[in-house]
Amino acid sequence: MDLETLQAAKARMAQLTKPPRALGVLEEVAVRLAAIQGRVKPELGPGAVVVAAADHGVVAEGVSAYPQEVTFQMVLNFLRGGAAINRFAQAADCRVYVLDVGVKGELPEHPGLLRAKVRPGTANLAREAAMTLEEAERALQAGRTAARKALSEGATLLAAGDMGIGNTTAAAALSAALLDLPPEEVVGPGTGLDEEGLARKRQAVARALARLRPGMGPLEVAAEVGGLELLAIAGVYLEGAEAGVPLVLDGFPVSAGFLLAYRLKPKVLDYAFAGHLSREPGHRRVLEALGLRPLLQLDLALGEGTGAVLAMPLLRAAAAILHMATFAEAGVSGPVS
Ligand SMILES: Cc1cc2ncn([C@H]3O[C@H](COP(=O)(O)O)[C@@H](O)[C@H]3O)c2cc1C
Ligand SMILES: O=C(O)c1cccnc1
Repeated sequence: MDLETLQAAKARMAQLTKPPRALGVLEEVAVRLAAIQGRVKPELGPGAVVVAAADHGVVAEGVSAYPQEVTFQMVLNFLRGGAAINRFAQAADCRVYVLDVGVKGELPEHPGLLRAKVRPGTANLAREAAMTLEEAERALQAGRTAARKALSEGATLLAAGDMGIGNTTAAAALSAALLDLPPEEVVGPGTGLDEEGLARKRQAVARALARLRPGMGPLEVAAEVGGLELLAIAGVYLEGAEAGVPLVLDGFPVSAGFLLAYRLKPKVLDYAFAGHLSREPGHRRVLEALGLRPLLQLDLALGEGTGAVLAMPLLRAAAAILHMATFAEAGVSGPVS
């Protein structure tokens, strides 16, 4: 973040051939992109999304509308290009990296698969620690390594995606713990739970929260509640911020992972843009706590990075605003008085 460039970009914005603030929120996005890149005329090329995948022991509590094996099956679907994230990424000049940090089952060798399985799924967070602190650190490192690869292969903006049946329960526990909120405020239907399922999910989160002790650090909290992919997501964003690229957030699990990154290193927030607002109720709480305004609100509730990738063309358009002509350059008259 370069504050001098921020001021210079704001000054240029005031000279561009449009009434003041006519491009609304995109104007703020544009000047922030300028500050991140340290140039008054920012430019964004290809994007990357690291879709981190892992399983969750908490599915034993009946907290998802889908069976655990969908995680494994969806990873295969990502590798074959058949998932929503693949189609959206193609439309948005974005490359998809699939990262296995904890999927149950042996995934086949595939050039598109980054293999970094820490363990085959977490323990059941409602009953015991989801993982050890050392496993949490390894999952976070795996996210960092994946981000480094994406950046070395040309990514100019970076998003994370999530795949893991049961992960809206882990995301709820993590965000409730980090924001000091009761389970009711962050637990939602996820893939489509009914009322009874929601009660079980709230109970599972409450039991995890009851094990937390005052004074635990963010990484210890994350090891307690999981999940492995949420830690990897935190790693993706930490690495991206260190590389100085704009970061795009997705829905609830990804934003919970980002919240962890923020607690570990508040500077990541300077680089962050909220791609969208998910239908999952906890997502709003996380974005509000971070002070991020979502660019899109499309009633998505999928994850995988879909909402982040959909916002990438919007970020490129925002960067392009600062390449517009000024009133002086274009010979256009300014306001009457
Ligand atoms: C076919 C399918 C594709 C998905 N892609 C992402 N998710 C999303 O749904 C899951 C979280 O919801 P819950 O906590 O209710 O299990 C995660 O895997 C998330 O990535 C999917 C879910 C399904 C069923
Ligand atoms: O907000 C999300 O990204 C989300 C919502 C439901 C299920 N999976 C992800």
